[in-house]
Amino acid sequence: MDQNAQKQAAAEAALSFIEPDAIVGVGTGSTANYFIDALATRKHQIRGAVASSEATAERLRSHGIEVFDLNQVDRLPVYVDGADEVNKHREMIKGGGGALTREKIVAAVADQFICIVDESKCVDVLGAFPLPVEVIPMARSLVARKLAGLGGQPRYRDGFVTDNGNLILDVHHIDLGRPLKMETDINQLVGVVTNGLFALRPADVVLVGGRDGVRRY
Ligand SMILES: O=C(CO)[C@H](O)[C@H](O)COP(=O)(O)O
Repeated sequence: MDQNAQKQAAAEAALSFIEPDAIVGVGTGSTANYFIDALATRKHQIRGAVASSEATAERLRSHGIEVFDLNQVDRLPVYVDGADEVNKHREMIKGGGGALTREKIVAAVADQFICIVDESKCVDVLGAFPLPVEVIPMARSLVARKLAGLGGQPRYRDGFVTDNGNLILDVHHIDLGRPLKMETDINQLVGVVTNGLFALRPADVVLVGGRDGVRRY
């Protein structure tokens, strides 16, 4: 199986977590897109979805799946999303697509976070992938200096604006040996909306598409 087939296999495996009549939390990115396409085959068995980005909302609607505002929803049994990196503790780096804040919000509501990835996303230590940090525009330079103070090399994602109207700094070479502490430390910087570390709220299940099929941990 090539990488796309691995993503698709992991995405399709996530269907087994979807309860009848549920509202489903849906992530963002190419793996999440495979999940949306798979979910569309079950659209008459679910009530609808909550989207973690405008792009995801649009794709869901194009399949005829109703998209709910998160504030209308009191229970979200499952959130399904990809990741840029995931370790054996099911901690992740997310936000390669820039949707990290809404992803973190939807994940916080969900009872279960199902992470769907291809084999290339599985790492021993997080941090080879630059860590995305969503920043209020006027705080860009301030936050960049503070991130350098934490040992990282922030790079402005030029020309990219998040769905929330903010900017992204991609932080290279930052030590993520203690992901929980770094997630907390970065989130405490004034001007940061959130960062792409998911250690405070790791995935509950990781489905990995590999050459020999899908494994779960
Ligand atoms: O966090 C994300 C978007 O903000 C994605 O889940 C992450 O970037 C993985 O994307 P893909 O499935 O395309 O590899």
